[in-house]
Amino acid sequence: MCGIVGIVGSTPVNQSIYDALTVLQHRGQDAAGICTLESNRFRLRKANGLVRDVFEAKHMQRLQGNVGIGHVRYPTAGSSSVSEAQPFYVNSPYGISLAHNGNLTNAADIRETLFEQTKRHVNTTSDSEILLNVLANQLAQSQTYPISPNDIFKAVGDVHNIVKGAYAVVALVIGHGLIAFRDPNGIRPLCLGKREENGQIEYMVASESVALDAVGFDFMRDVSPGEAIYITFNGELYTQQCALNPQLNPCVFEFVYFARPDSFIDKVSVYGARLAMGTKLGEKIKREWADIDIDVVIPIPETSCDSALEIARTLDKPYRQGFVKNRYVGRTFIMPGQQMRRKSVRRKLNAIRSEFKDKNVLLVDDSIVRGTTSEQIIEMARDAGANKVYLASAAPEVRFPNVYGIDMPSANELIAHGREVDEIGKLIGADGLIFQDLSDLVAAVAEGNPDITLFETSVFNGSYVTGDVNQQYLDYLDALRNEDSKLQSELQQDLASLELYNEGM
Ligand SMILES: O=P(O)(O)OC[C@H]1O[C@H](OP(=O)(O)OP(=O)(O)O)[C@H](O)[C@@H]1O
Ligand SMILES: NC(=O)CC[C@H](N)C(=O)O
Ligand SMILES: [Mg+2]
Repeated sequence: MCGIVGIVGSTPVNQSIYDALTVLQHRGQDAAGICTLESNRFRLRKANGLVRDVFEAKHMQRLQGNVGIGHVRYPTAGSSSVSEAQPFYVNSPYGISLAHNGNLTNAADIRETLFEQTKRHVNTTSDSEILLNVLANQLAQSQTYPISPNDIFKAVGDVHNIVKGAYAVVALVIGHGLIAFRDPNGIRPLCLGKREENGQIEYMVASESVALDAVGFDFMRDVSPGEAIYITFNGELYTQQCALNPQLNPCVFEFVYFARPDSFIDKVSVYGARLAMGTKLGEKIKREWADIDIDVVIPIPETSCDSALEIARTLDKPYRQGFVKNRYVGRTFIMPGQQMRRKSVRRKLNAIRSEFKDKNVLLVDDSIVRGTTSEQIIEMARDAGANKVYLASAAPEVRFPNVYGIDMPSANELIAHGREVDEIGKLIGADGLIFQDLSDLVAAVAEGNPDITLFETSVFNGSYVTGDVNQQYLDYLDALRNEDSKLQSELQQDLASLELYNEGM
């Protein structure tokens, strides 16, 4: 999913950006980067790995400056090579550094026109580097220096007209300020906060409100779909709607899985949404499984815990933490490669036998995507002596690829693709399987903010809000990014050792 952060401060921002990235780590575990600006020079450190491993004391010391941006990466385009870690940098015009959460759906077309029309070369296979070059090219159209807030907003409006897909973006423009914007559908989250430091107002933008909490910024508001925020390095804040037909369609999967429960996205408490998902699924279980005898409700940690608690309450059954999570293993779903994901489930979760022995257990997960987790967990529950093993998913069947920043490019890799519930249940070895209805999932999230009338729900119903995704594009994406293709291209990347990036230290 990727997490982004940007701060315009009046004191050094390196530590605040680092701390913010650590609380956004759940959005991307593959690479991390920070770019600060000191005396008109960018300082950049990015590498593969977790935040705590990427930034050593020597890097932090060199990341000087009172403004900066940061990124944690979960690759959904290009490769996972270090050369595609973010922020990206381009030297003209002015010197721009950019970090992006989301995925462009017309990156390949733009790559061609960028070269033909502007002679801009994009050196990696990352869609984010393309986005940076589109922004740079539009900023270069302005004839005045320094460019005005209106010029900045005009450039962002042009970007909206050129790129398609999902994008929440932060960028630093030397000599000017920090720009942040969200795509016209608001698919990926972005919020704005401020704090007062020595009598001066400092601003921060971040993927999730939890990042503001962690470094002492007060939440101001969500960035609107299509809107751009421009904060000059003197601390002046300008905002403007830059899209012609903005319409909020936040990704519903953020609420199911990606975001942290203590975040608010588009005024919805992620925790509250997960509780409501549990209540609604609990009611469905009561309706449809009246004759099934359940002794205990057990979550599959960690994301499903909040929903499972509500399911147990609705069913009036005990809730037990029957699986212990190894806190040193990260999220398995966002690991690159199926082999690594498979191996990690058993390293991550272990059963407490007494909670399973001779019991009919209802396991709860937030979602079943490739089925990697559920298949192994059901086996573990049986090994631990369970009598019957039922499984409930707080999200509906994931049947369609995601093109907006979740790495599910291939329908064939999704366990529910082309399968009915019974068949999926058999494949993962469950005695019974039940999914949330899509209408209930949407209602559960919308309870938190009834003003949201539309959600991006393509993985459940195949309806893509940007209107440009057809079967031809999905076939192209599948061929490009299915497991086999990714393995091949990663191998080639290794051989080429394409480590051309401006580390600056
Ligand atoms: O069907 P799958 O392909 O296995 O994907 C779904 C699983 O992956 C995620 O867990 P993950 O381990 O990533 O993170 P968590 O600890 O936040 O639950 C999610 O919560 C499900 O458990
Ligand atoms: N998950 C994301 O937001 C990824 C951002 C970008 N598409 C990349 O692959 O680096
Ligand atoms: Mg999980």
